[in-house]
Amino acid sequence: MRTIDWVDGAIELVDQTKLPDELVTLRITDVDTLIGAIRRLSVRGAPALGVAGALGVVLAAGDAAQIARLRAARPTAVNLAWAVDQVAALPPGKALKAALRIRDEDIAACHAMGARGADLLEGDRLRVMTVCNTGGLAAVERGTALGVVQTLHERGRLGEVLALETRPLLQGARLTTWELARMGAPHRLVTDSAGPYLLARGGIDAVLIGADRIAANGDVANKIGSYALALGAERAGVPFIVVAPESTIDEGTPSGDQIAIEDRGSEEVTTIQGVRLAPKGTEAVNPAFDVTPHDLVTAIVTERRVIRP
Ligand SMILES: CSC[C@@H](O)[C@@H](O)C(=O)COP(=O)(O)O
Repeated sequence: MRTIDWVDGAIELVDQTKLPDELVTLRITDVDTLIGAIRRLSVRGAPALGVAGALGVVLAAGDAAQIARLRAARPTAVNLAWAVDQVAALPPGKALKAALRIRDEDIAACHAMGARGADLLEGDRLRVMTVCNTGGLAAVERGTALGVVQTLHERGRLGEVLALETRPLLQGARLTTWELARMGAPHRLVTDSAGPYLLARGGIDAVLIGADRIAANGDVANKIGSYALALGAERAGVPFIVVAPESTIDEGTPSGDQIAIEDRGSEEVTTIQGVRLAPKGTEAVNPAFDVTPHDLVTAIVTERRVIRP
């Protein structure tokens, strides 16, 4: 299954807001509809946002205002701006070919990261912890950190995945569990706040996460909760491994301090799927991502190399 693709002159993508209950495909033919889908997280995850941006430039057909709005639809994952810039730099007649190349390179990169990440880990019956969703739903066919999990599972080396639920939008509870069940990979769901404690209790071999932007010094912006896991992993002596394509490395951003962190507003925190939890009028702080300093990162695995920041 492809999460996002170009089919008969339009973008087709899995509407991730409907999972795990319904597998619905959206067909998108204009940039404003695509921006709406990106903002409400129908399509999400850094590599998938890159492909959405690349294909969106094709829909924009050279309209600079549309391209600028698409590029800014979400600020943290550099893949979106990177892919928009790559395709927008070309004449419109060459855009589709370039966008499809970005799609195909993502598929190949995820296979390569999966193999390299699995090779890096030692032992069998591995128990790994992860946050958010970094599977095929966050890319095109196969994911980044969850691509490593998939490779471990295919090689018969996976013991169990502990998936953090990932408040407020529950990408772990809704999407990662769905993907792991489809793979037939053993897994259990964990509340976000239990992550560091479970690391301290022992028996977990690695934390595997994706990334939305990696600064030049190796600081990693990823889903909120990643930093807490990194601190817990450091204290427990568990390897903290980031799996991301080269396109997520942003050499133009010197350190994590310069990464724009999206705040998604109060309502996502005060309500869950339309049901209000907090008293009316409660304000929330809702950073969608955090920054893990490079000294807490054991290794960054890309399709080309293993970086030890
Ligand atoms: C392979 S995906 C890496 C990251 O994009 C992922 O971990 C993440 O934080 C996604 O956040 P989201 O807000 O769901 O787009």
